[in-house]
Amino acid sequence: MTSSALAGAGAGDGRDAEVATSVLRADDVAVHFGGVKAVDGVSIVLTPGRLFGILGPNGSGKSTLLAALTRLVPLTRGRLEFEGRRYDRVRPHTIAARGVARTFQTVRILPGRTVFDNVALGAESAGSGSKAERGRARERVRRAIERTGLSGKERHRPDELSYGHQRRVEIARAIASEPTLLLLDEPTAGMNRQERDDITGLLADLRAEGLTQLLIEHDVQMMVDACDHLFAMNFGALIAEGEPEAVVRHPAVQEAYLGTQGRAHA
Ligand SMILES: Nc1ncnc2c1ncn2[C@@H]1O[C@H](COP(=O)(O)OP(=O)(O)OP(=O)(O)O)[C@@H](O)[C@H]1O
Repeated sequence: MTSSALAGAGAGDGRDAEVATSVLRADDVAVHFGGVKAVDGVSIVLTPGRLFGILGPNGSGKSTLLAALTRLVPLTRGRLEFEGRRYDRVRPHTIAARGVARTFQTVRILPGRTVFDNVALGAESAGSGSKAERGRARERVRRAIERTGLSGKERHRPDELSYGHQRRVEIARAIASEPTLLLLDEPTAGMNRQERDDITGLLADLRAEGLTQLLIEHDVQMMVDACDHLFAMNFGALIAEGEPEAVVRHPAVQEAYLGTQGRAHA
């Protein structure tokens, strides 16, 4: 499906101008695993300073799209650009070094290392080895720890933390690299209401500071409240995009959530 066939509340007028100032642009991206078309012909444009969301039922291809955007899975076809530079052939660490940070659906932190050390892994990837750089990196780590509500837990190890706090360590590590684009795969999964509100508040603060974000979450109301622009996926394809309220009312999105689910999409 082409973007012109989508809900398109935010994809019509001014699209050319949006493309010219895009942080990230993905064109006709496909990721097939054998016969499974996990992502199949997705085109998206992320413009600066906005909070974008991806909605879709289980298995619709959201995480695979994030993996494609961070070069963790090879593209079956398609083209990727970050800040105007093509990157669909570069290695994951190269695109991370250029300013794309992410968190994963399942917590990926080093069990034997402290909170501070885990967060520092993000800051180190942004800095060189000089003494001044190391000092600045430590400052970024301290700031990321403070912003994610982990102050006082710097010397704790992950197994001494609640699941919600382990997820915060991941977010802290991602923002410690001071990225241009932050990709978050279900950052509030497993959190209680208060913890979720804390995280969505943090994402809103980061947005206010101009950080471009792409968020996956299943809570539709939370996505409508948090995001400037939603992409809806089903069976590996984009089925709607645009202003959040319009996207969730779109018939194809309603059908994806309320209609037949769990069909094979090989
Ligand atoms: N490495 C893989 N090998 C084979 N199939 C895969 C692989 N990764 C994902 N898939 C399949 O691709 C499809 C899309 O999966 P993906 O995890 O991207 O969906 P999702 O929308 O993120 O789902 P969820 O909301 O449950 O996390 C699913 O059918 C999944 O089983």
